[in-house]
Amino acid sequence: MEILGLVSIPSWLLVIMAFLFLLIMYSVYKQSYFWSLGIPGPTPIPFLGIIPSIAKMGLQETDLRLMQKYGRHVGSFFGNLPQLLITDPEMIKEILVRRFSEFTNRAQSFRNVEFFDSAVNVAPGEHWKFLRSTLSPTFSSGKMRNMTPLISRCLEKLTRNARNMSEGGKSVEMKSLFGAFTLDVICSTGFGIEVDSQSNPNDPFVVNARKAMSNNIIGLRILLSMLFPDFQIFFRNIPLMDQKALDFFIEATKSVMKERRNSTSDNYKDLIQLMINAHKEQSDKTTENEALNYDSYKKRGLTDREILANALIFLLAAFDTTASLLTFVSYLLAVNQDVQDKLISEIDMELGKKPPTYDNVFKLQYLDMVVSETLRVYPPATRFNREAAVDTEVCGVKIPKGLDVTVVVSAVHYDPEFWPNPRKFDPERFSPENKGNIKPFTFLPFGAGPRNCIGIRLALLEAKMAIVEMLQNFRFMTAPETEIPPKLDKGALTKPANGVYLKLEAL
Ligand code: HEM
Repeated sequence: MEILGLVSIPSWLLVIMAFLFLLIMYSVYKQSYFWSLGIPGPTPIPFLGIIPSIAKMGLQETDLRLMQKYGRHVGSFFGNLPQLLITDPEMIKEILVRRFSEFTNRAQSFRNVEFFDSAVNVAPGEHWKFLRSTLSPTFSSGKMRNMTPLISRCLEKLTRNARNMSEGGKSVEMKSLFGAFTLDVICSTGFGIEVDSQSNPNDPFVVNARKAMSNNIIGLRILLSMLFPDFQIFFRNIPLMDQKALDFFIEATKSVMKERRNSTSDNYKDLIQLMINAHKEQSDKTTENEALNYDSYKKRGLTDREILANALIFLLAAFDTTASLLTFVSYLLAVNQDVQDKLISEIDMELGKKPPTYDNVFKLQYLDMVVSETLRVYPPATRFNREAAVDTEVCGVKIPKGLDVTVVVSAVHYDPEFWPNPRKFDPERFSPENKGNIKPFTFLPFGAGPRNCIGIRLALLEAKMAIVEMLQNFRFMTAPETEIPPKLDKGALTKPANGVYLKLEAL
């Protein structure tokens, strides 16, 4: 084609230019979303939104700067995907608790219809209600107490590995040490499978768990979802994780389920057994297509697919989060020796060399203060979200149906109005005298409301048992390689980018 008889442009180039123009117009249109609602926020970069900033300084720092600049509710774009970021405790309370019926679901943007739709963290509405009420008793204090022997066995491997790794005064990378421990714990408490991830890194269970948690495929899926939020339907079938790893776990879980169903023993205390037991009587009579309302759900047990999906989600949700918590506890104790002294004294006084158990670790007050303050300074999950089910208004902010409302945990935990001198690690904030002054909905490591973390008890139990066991045997010390403060990974999970290297001084 010729323009004014001067330049000749090939038609294929014109088609590409027209296509690019349409893409840009699509992005500009998508990114005008908050402007029309009068919600403040940064001027988005077409197609990318805040991604360049995340790539440069990480998600946590980006969120902190946004909240500092624009206030406690900010309209931001993850690519073309609008997200309302909030840190206002009043708004958080409204959304997570008071108006829960309007915000029951998680944002559906990255939802995979295939397999994970049966997982409690993904399922919407009535299906979520059924799964949550069926699975919650699995995490009761009685069930956790019964799981303690399984965790104790993993503790033996933890101390043995710690001894081997620190032999000859070598520094130990704490994330791998604790990562192996939390993987052992969830394999054993979740699937009833005993592994020693540190000593046998080639165990197929360990190899596939690590593969499942690597996020290459998640990356592609997220990329497409954030660029073209209106066209989710076309890429819903891109798997959320490595298909081979997924198949491995499906087969492994199926064989555990088969073995358990044929067994007459009632000695199994792990999550998979508890799920098999849930409404055992009715589950066999239930079809996957049963009418989707809570009353009909209530009448049945968990289907095989639901057991599979949830076993897998427990593995994914439990492993890295708890390992990060333990890594940061060890780091903070190493750089705050006075706090470590006080904690060791408490353990000496209350337990001596008695092994940690469900009944004794939850009685250690100072341990609880140290764990809480670590979760404030380094919350493993920096963000979580809810989706608006209807057009609504919360604390004067208009929220259209379908909007992803994201609670920015790290920014709430670093707000100087709620936490004076927020970067200082100070367990005294959680002392019995000071605890009462903490403003509600400003401490959110496990979320809040009916859809908070289902695994809190298990996470705190295994973390507290591991800290006690370690401090009965070692003292955490900084090493020449210790990065102070540790550089953080740029993603949504707070973990050290370069690991945390410490010396373990045998006691
Ligand atoms: C230190 C460790 C952990 C942290 C910091 C953590 C944090 C969180 C957070 C922030 C949420 C979102 C809550 C909300 O939306 O209000 C969540 C949800 C969830 N967590 Fe955890 N978690 C941890 C350990 C675990 C463990 C050990 C399990 C299970 C074995 C688990 C299973 C889940 C599940 C299934 C959900 C989704 C609940 C639902 O949608 O109903 N988490 N977690």
